[in-house]
Amino acid sequence: MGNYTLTVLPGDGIGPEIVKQAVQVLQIIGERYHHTFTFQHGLVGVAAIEAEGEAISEATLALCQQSHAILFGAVGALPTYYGQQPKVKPEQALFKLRKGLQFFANLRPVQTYAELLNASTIKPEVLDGTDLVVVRELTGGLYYGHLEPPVPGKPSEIRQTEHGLEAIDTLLYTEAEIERIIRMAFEIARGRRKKVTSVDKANVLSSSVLWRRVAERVAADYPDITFEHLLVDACAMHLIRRPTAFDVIVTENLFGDILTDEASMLAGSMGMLPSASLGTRRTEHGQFGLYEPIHGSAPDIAGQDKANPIATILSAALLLRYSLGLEKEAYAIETAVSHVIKAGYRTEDLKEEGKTLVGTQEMGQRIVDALVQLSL
Ligand SMILES: NC(=O)C1=CN([C@@H]2O[C@H](COP(=O)(O)OP(=O)(O)OC[C@H]3O[C@@H](n4cnc5c(N)ncnc54)[C@H](O)[C@@H]3O)[C@@H](O)[C@H]2O)C=CC1
Ligand SMILES: CC(C)CC(=O)C(=O)O
Ligand SMILES: [Mg+2]
Repeated sequence: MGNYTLTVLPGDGIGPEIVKQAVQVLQIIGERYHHTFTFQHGLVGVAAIEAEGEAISEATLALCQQSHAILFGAVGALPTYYGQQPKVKPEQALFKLRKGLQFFANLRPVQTYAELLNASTIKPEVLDGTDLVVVRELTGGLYYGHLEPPVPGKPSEIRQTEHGLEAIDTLLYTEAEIERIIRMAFEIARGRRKKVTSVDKANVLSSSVLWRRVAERVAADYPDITFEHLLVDACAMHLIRRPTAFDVIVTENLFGDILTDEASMLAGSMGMLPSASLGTRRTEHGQFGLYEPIHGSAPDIAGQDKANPIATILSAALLLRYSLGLEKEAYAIETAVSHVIKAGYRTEDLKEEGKTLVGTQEMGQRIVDALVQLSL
């Protein structure tokens, strides 16, 4: 019954293939639930660099600003591109979107499906019942190098010295940046199983010492929530050893990036994990947000109809839930995905004997068909 404008940024590699399937799913949702979705497409990544000279243009950013939410595929070039220290990296599109639109919180839910327990490389009895969310800080830390004058040089660069080349990256977090993400994690935990694990490297990094101090202070405001600290290296191990022990994990940008690629193996594949990036801005329908799978442009399988579109389709479900306030519709997509998995359809990343191997397009179509048959 509503009218919604969505900005669609397919990007590079498998991006266009998986986003096409998610848009198709949204169109069916529109038809079934009588909503009008207006999709406005923009260029990001390599395609934008080639056409417009930058990874995302001001015009595309403006398009995003004017919409209710953004659906993003992936950006990234072939590996050979990066060794050349290119002037413009396709990934800058993400940094501009995340920082420019102040999406400081990246929510990455990780759930196992009973039918996929055997598809993982980890023992089914370890995985069974996993249901956690990583709350990753998204606009600070190493990805946004920072130096105050008079420190010479740039915050992130490779430079020539008299002893040869050297490289620098800088990691800065303010107390306010840490506090808002920790607070968000506690609020999320209140609606879940009431446990927060804060992950840092406080035995080494000053930024982590501050992180831990702020986390302690915020935790005191939430006596109803069980709270613990873990060092990131130990957390990487515990995630595989006892994933069901986690509820909400909150951590800084780089740690969250790495831990969630690891956590994707709990669900069986990178192609299964969606994400929502949120800030404080609201639209008339909900929180303004950016929705994307956690994986990248997967150049190794691009254009071959092999990519799993489920992470992007589940990201579209998060978009409906958080940005448009359409819970019933979000749940319908999640249910349709479950049905298709139960029915035994698998893309190559989850290939298993006795299951039906399908391509990207057929997986998308099966989910659309399941949606049409749902009586919700
Ligand atoms: N949000 C984004 O746009 C991200 C972009 N990247 C960029 O993507 C490019 C490739 O990076 P990689 O390290 O190869 O990471 P990747 O996430 O693109 O791929 C890692 C592995 O997972 C597989 N994979 C990823 N998504 C899949 C899917 N939906 N279905 C089936 N298999 C899937 C790939 O085939 C590959 O073997 C790089 O340029 C990187 O910077 C990486 C991560 C996030
Ligand atoms: C491509 C990177 C900038 C980011 C990344 O790997 C991610 O957000 O998961
Ligand atoms: Mg990543």
